[in-house]
Amino acid sequence: MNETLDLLGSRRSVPANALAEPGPSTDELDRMLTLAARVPDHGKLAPWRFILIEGEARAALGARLAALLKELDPGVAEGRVQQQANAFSQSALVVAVVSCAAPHVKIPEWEQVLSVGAVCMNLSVAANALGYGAQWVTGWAAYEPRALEILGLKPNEKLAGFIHIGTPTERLPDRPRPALSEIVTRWSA
Ligand SMILES: Cc1cc2nc3c(=O)[nH]c(=O)nc-3n(C[C@H](O)[C@H](O)[C@H](O)COP(=O)(O)O)c2cc1C
Repeated sequence: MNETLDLLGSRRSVPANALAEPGPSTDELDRMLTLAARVPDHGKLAPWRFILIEGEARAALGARLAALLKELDPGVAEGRVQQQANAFSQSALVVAVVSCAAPHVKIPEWEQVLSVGAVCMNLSVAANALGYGAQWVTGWAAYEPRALEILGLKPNEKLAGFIHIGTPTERLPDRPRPALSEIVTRWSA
């Protein structure tokens, strides 16, 4: 139990460009994804799915999105295009977490969205527990319909985030956390 508390109390995101090889083995990845999918899910709808971006697919997706970026904004700086081309190759593995949340007769869509967020966080914690680092990022592509089409999302789906995973080459110092006094109130009648 203390290991869990230690992990929750010390975990920090590692920047995506500091998540080098080696990435998780196939067994480790299966375990991470199994743990990620073990979240509260009102109505047992499983309103989420994963798209793995690994190996050569990382550079290929980066190149497709870099080309799209240039098409959408012909004046974009070349450095920005190059940064996009490298966005996935800089991490050992990227897991796109897809939200399939949709209107439902009983379960509010908002609750399905919350469940997707829990999946992203579980994935990050599981990656850390297995000795890897992780960062949850979105960026412009997460909100650009044509980028989502390239990624393989259906029109009703949304991207909750790209979870970059790998072996940390650097660790950031902790950052200030909100004081409980600022985020906690006690309800009273
Ligand atoms: C939905 C979501 C999207 C995010 N997108 C980005 C992003 O595009 N770029 C980025 O640098 N950080 C992004 N972040 C923030 C990082 O994941 C993370 O909060 C930050 O690096 C510090 O986190 P830590 O407190 O876990 O170390 C996003 C966070 C969330 C929850």
